[in-house]
Amino acid sequence: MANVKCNPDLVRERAKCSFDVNELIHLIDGGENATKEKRHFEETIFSVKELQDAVPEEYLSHKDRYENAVRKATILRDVCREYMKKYNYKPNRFRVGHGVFKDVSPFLLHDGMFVATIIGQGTPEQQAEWLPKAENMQIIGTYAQTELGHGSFIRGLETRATYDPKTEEFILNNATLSSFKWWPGGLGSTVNHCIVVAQLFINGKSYGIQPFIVQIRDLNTHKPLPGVKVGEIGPKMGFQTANNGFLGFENFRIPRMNMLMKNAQVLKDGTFVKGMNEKLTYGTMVMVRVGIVGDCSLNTSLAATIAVRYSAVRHQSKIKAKEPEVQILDYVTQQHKLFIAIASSHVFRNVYSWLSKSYLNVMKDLAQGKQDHLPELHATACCLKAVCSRDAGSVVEECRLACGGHGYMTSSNLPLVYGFTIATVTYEGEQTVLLLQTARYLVKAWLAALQGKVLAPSVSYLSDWLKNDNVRWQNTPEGIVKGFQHVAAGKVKAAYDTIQKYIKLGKDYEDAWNLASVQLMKASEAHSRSILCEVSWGEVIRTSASPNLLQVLKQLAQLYLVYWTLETSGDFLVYSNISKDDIAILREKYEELLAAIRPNAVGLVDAFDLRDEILHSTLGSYDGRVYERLMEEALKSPLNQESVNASFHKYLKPLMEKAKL
Ligand SMILES: CC/C=C\C/C=C\C/C=C\C/C=C\C/C=C\CCCC(=O)SCCNC(=O)CCNC(=O)[C@H](O)C(C)(C)COP(=O)(O)OP(=O)(O)OC[C@H]1O[C@@H](n2cnc3c(N)ncnc32)[C@H](O)[C@@H]1OP(=O)(O)O
Ligand SMILES: Cc1cc2nc3c(=O)[nH]c(=O)nc-3n(C[C@H](O)[C@H](O)[C@H](O)COP(=O)(O)OP(=O)(O)OC[C@H]3O[C@@H](n4cnc5c(N)ncnc54)[C@H](O)[C@@H]3O)c2cc1C
Repeated sequence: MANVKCNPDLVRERAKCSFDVNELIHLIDGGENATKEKRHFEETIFSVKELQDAVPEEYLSHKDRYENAVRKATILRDVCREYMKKYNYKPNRFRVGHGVFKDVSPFLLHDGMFVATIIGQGTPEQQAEWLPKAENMQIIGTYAQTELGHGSFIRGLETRATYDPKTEEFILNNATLSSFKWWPGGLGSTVNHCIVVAQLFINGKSYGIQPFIVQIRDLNTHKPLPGVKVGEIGPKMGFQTANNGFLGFENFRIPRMNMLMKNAQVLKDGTFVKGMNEKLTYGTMVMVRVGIVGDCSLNTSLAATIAVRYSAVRHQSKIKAKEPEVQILDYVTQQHKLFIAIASSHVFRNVYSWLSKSYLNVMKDLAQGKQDHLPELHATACCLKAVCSRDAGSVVEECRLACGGHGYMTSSNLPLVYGFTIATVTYEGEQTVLLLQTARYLVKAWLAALQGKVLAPSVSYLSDWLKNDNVRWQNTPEGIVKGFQHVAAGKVKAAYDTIQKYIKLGKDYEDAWNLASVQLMKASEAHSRSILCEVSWGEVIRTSASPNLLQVLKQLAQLYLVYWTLETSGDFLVYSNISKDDIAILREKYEELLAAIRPNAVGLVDAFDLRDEILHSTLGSYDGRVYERLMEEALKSPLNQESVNASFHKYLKPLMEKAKL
């Protein structure tokens, strides 16, 4: 990239960077070799001619866009397969996917959840049967759980799988419209198999929801099998190429061994054998929630790169009347909008890495029959997924707004990035619903703390707070982290006390919970923020990096801490010993941090190492040819391929002529 002819502002910005950008790239990737491998892989993908679009996707019809996405998905699959064979390298398909599809792959759910569920929920025999076929795309699948009537409350799903011991089959039925599966990615017209989550019935008795692997289309003709009604759900805010679909069954029979039986089992005679923990059926969701925290980091870095580079190139208005127009990046308000995006991407990455380690540890434990840490993992993944996805959505939107009118152009790519980022707030567990899951755990932990029990590490601050809730405020990163824990503990206590108050007033527990649920949700958010702050600060101070880079990483981590303290200063004034003077000191510190980060802003987004093909943005490309690219892209509009459009003769001219009469 170094030889590309760049906009002079970007050249100046890069020259003043105080740290080695390559060092940060390697740190993010996990080593110099990992960067080399990643770049070689991406170079290979983006030099495949067939993966490049002749016409910008935006101008294609819904149908053509889908077909083009499937075409590219199959080519990408082949290229990746060859690449993996040749180099023994497992690529990050999600990252290049943004470049290839601009939106998302119609195989997203195949890779993200279908294969993962076979691994997580299938017995070794079932894995041996389906995994090789799924991994090499002999069969293509999705994860069909959500229905028209129920997405959050999965115990309420209506799709039925009734066991017939005579034929040793399950009979699938969707008797009501609300029971139709609705949303699964790839279901519309891509997949031939699904994981169907359905209510198991044996001899008229319900045994809760279970996962079934179901073939829905003929492998040769792709026609829906008899008894299957399947289709696409239509256009959405984003995710246009994900091919989300609907599905219903009428007396559709599948063999007994198509119930994934790693946890619970149905024997030939219809005996139901309970698993170690019925919630293990929800395992794929936990894995994907963890993965979404990592996605939030990537999505935020895409928006930050576009908006920061654009803000370095764009000049508008003056700070001093007699001086030239300034780069908009010099406005401190602009820095306030953008630097939190850079900082958040690093925080999400660090927290993702921490959370995925916990996930893998719990999976190891479960394999040995130990489930003690599962509730903590579920609670932590729920609140982090909820808060990171919502933060990422807000940050991306702020980056879009920070690009003014041009941020509204599709060619900036910010609208598309926003579309797939905010989808994460809803899918894989709606944010409020997940925060309330964590609140259940926090209330239990609070009760345990009151009883003097030892708490799990992520909530042990509740016991510390009970022992001493009057800790002196300290304007240091460690002091701020403690402060966040105080806020979280204070909010958990307040929510718990509110529940007790309503119970004393005669409410039953469930109504008391609902009445206190705004406080419970806020307590859960505060708990999440305290984890984000503690983990990310801890990761940064343990990082081994050169002094220059470490200084910048600390500035970003502190910016995150101070930003959120100021954003939630009301909570700090209520639940910690912070004073008004401390808040004034933090405001000053925040301004210092913005100024310190300013010279490194472009270097920091360069270090996300997002190729132009992945950014796919007129505003964010490495060379900063913003206005040239905006014009080049505009000229690709079909309306610019003719000097007079037919609508002139058909409508405009008659209108004007009518006006003359
Ligand atoms: C290392 C890993 C790294 C990487 C991952 C790689 C890749 C992933 C990246 C990208 C992903 C790819 C594709 C993404 C694109 C699109 C995907 C979109 C797919 C979907 O949206 S699928 C549908 C998702 N649906 C949901 O999430 C539904 C949300 N609802 C629920 O989960 C549940 O209904 C509920 C939890 C809200 C409530 O369930 P319930 O009614 O049965 O439970 P209760 O409220 O009564 O609680 C009972 C009890 O159980 C505990 N519990 C609940 N869930 C779990 C769980 N998952 N694990 C453990 N324990 C759980 C709960 O805490 C309660 O305990 P308590 O002790 O009684 O309090
Ligand atoms: C882009 C996209 C892709 C998706 N892909 C898939 C897929 O591949 N497979 C699949 O199975 N599903 C998929 N989904 C579905 C997704 O998982 C659900 O939409 C999601 O879990 C939310 O459920 P819901 O739509 O029923 O929302 P609802 O639960 O109806 O939420 C509506 C409102 O009700 C509130 N609410 C609901 N329950 C409670 C409660 N207990 N307490 C307080 N408030 C509550 C919510 O907070 C929210 O404000 C996808 C969704 C999207 C948007």
